[in-house]
Amino acid sequence: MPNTLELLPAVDVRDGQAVRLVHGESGTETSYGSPLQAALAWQSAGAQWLHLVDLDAAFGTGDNRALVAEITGAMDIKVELSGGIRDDATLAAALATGCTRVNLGTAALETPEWVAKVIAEHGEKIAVGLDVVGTTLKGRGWTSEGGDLYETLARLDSEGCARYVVTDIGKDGTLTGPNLELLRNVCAATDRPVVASGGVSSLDDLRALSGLTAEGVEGAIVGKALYAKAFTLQEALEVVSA
Ligand SMILES: O=C(O)c1ccccc1NCC(=O)[C@H](O)[C@H](O)COP(=O)(O)O
Repeated sequence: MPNTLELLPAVDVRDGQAVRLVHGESGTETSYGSPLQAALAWQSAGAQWLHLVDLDAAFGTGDNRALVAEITGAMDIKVELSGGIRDDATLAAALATGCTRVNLGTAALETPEWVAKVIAEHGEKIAVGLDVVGTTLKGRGWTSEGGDLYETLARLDSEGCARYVVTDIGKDGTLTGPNLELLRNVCAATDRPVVASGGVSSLDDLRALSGLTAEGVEGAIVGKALYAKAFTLQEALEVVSA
């Protein structure tokens, strides 16, 4: 596992626009313009990864698949695709973009047999998003209940899941810092790498997450802090490589 924290700037797409939500709630959007321009800006600033979310597909309010494919195709960097990937057709469309990996959420809770099958077929190309309130998982754009975090983690581990993207929904889009305790607990419960998501607000938060790489935190998704200009991506990259 690398010692340097990977940074994944986020581009969340709703109705063709780059947006940020608060607690992942539909209707709380702040718009930041063209998602392609945002993705290109993170790439130019030195990002090695892009975390690209189709929020309409996640919420079931349509999709931005053509735009997501266009953005992914325009990137020279690694892309993690998330949002609404729940069956063979949506997985095939996501993988056909040339993305590095996909992040499955709801499907891991509602169609576990299908997820076990695609983990076996695609290995490292599949991550599972564990989106929680307390230790209760949420699916369908974070609106439906999906069982216990640690039971699901044990099941996915036994099925060979390669990595997890862990989000404390209460922190997401709030600029209140990541839930370090949750991340430590998840790392203690699995030997798979963990990507931390939600709440990063400062360079000190990134220093704190860097301090968890030995425990298993491989990367951090950063959204609102970059759009709100709490720090630049270059500053963030310097901090994690120090
Ligand atoms: O990733 C999803 O599928 C998703 C579904 C529904 C609502 C939100 C979703 N993702 C949001 C993100 O991945 C955020 O970009 C990320 O947690 C960054 O959060 P923050 O740094 O707090 O803005």
